[in-house]
Amino acid sequence: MAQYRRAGAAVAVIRLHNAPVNALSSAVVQALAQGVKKADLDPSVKAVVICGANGKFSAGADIRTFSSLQPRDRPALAETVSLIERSQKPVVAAIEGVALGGGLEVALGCHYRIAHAQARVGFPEVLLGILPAAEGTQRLPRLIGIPAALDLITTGRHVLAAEALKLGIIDEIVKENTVERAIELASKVSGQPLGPRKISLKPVPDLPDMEAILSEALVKVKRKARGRLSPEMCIQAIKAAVQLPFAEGVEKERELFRFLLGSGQAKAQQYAFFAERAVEKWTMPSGTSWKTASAQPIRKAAVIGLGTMGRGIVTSLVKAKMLVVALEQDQKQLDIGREAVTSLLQWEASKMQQSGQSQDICDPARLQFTLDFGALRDVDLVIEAVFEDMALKKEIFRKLSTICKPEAFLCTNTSALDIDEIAAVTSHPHQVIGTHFFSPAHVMKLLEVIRGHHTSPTTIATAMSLAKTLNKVGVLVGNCFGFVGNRMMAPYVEQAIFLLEEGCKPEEVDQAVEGFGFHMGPFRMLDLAGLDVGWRSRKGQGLTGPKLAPGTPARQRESRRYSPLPDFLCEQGRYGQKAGKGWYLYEKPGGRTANPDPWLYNFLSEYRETHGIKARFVDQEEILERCLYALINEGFQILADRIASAPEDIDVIYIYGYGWPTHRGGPMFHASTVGLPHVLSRLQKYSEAHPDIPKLQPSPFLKKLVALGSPPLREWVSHVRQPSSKL
Ligand SMILES: CC(C)(COP(=O)(O)OP(=O)(O)OC[C@H]1O[C@@H](n2cnc3c(N)ncnc32)[C@H](O)[C@@H]1OP(=O)(O)O)[C@@H](O)C(=O)NCCC(=O)NCCSC(=O)C[C@@H](O)CCCCCCCCCCCCC(=O)O
Repeated sequence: MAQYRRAGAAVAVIRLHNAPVNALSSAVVQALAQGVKKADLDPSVKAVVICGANGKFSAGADIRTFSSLQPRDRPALAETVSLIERSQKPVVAAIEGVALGGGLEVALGCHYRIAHAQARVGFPEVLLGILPAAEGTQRLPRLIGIPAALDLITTGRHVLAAEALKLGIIDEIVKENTVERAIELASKVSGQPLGPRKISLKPVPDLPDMEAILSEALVKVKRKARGRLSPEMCIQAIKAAVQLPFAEGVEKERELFRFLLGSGQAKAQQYAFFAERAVEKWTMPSGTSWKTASAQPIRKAAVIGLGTMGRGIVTSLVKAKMLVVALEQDQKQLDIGREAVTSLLQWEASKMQQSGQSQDICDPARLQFTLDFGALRDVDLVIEAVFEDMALKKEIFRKLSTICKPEAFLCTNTSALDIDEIAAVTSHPHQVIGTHFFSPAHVMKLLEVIRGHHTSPTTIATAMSLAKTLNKVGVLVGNCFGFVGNRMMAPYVEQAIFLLEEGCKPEEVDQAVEGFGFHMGPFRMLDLAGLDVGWRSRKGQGLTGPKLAPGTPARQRESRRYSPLPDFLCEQGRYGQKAGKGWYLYEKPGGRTANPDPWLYNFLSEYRETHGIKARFVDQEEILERCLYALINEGFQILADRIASAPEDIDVIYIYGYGWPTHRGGPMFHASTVGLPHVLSRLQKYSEAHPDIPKLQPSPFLKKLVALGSPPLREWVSHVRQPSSKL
């Protein structure tokens, strides 16, 4: 838990030990405190070094223990941090790997801090719905000043050693032998006065406009937080550091921590933290899993198509230091693509420079632009990113099948199309897989990885490992129209549009959803994505356009309710932001500010009149429940269909791909929080009111879970019916 040893005659080294990240469990904290006391009591020890095993200082308090945390007067971790600071002998932190959260708090209790050049420090508590609660909110502002402390504590970002040195968090950077250098320093400073090194005794550096800085920070985090409480509470704790003596500030920090811990948001955010890690451990319905499949190394990759998506994918691959071949169909598109990728890479390099990271990502030798499919002969993996046209994709995969080396993995970037149909035209269908990137692909963290019927475990492992290499979260899902994300999005958007028919305005629907915490309501999202995307898909499905059977009623498809509203908008060229008008009006084509549009109000009134719909007032609760519960309902069906192997998969997809607010934990976690019987009864109510909307009819799996007494979320999949062995 914490190893105590002597280094030389006069230095004691305490090494935190709790694989894999030296999380500060009760036992570790206790052992650390014992070590510090032992060193203090031993007259032959003149100085102490604290470090961590496995090249990591510590990732902070053990998050898994939070749920069982009992309210107590003083957290043992905080007590230990002040014990370290009070020590009569100099204590030096030797930071390797990470010192995060409670790990950094331990380091701030030390009198000196030395870090390896690759080490990262930070206070990510805000991302877990809490705040640094072992006196970190009181020490960091005293050490680095209010503006920098506000930035670090409210964003949770990790900073590299170089930036930490500039900020004054650490005293020295070393390139190797961090612990050895810390021992040297400890020996050197032993006997020197410790008072000036105790952060709790320092005043917070004063600034003439302190009040304004704090209030501006509050306004900023409130605007961004969309209902998340922790950023605001972090500011309150930092404000206490400014206004109160250290001990009282600590009291305030503790009070805010307890409030957050009991708020429910912390539970949701901590669930999301572990869900993100759980999805890496993928399983197929056959039982094959990450444990037995091994990924193949990808040295050189190719991207076909340099539209918005392809450019982002190329940028991601280059950033991950791969050799990349970028292919387009004609010189003009290639030149446009090259220019766009170059400017994206320059932007990425400047961002990295600002954060003190090396920026050798733009090395042109690693990136080749070509019109020649022959250049793909030796690549290990291809990502096709042309537009959503099955015939075109099949043509490309046929070609790839003959050109690429037999062991190459062939990925299609599609948001809905059938992976098996694409794989069927190749000679190695087991090496074909779907990789659904989200736009902008070099920014968005999600990669939906879609296994086809023949996709091999090695191919899956390779695609999942690619996601990790690209610093993305890969989630393995099954093959069906829209996979997980877009399949659940469809009933959500459908409800939003039905609500317009019934009497809502787009901004009313968006407000309800944004009030829940989404980045964007459905109509602003549709305008951003482009209404023509869905229109093309509906035409393809024969729901509108030339393939629609003559005489089909305007608001009905096969006895189901259908809204032609978005089709009518597209017919008018209202494609959304890019056209300057869609569900909203924009200042110009490509404009970003969504303004309510009187034209649309008229259009909706006329539409309702034509179809004999009497507009009614719909309250925010109904808007929210119909949109969200329709989406969640589909999630239950997706679990039952084994398209997603666990609720965590769905939640991670929604958090990272669709802007579901993290403090609500994802749609399935949300359902478990509000209670499955509640979700079921609301769906029952709405489906009785709208019997022609099948997506409001409760999923049989949801009904089954309720009948079973609503087991906890982690048990849901054990109740999914196993496929018949005859299948
Ligand atoms: C560290 C990372 C950057 C590493 O990333 P990497 O990609 O290399 O690896 P993984 O992310 O896959 O992680 C590997 C493995 O480790 C698990 N894990 C990681 N961090 C923690 C953690 N802090 N606690 C528990 N488990 C952790 C992870 O789940 C993986 O497990 P698996 O089974 O899937 O293999 C990255 O992991 C990362 O970013 N980690 C989180 C860092 C973080 O957020 N730290 C802040 C933690 S909160 C905190 O420190 C609060 C403090 O301010 C103190 C609060 C005081 C009150 C606390 C009371 C808590 C009770 C503790 C007992 C002490 C007694 C007392 O004080 O009363």
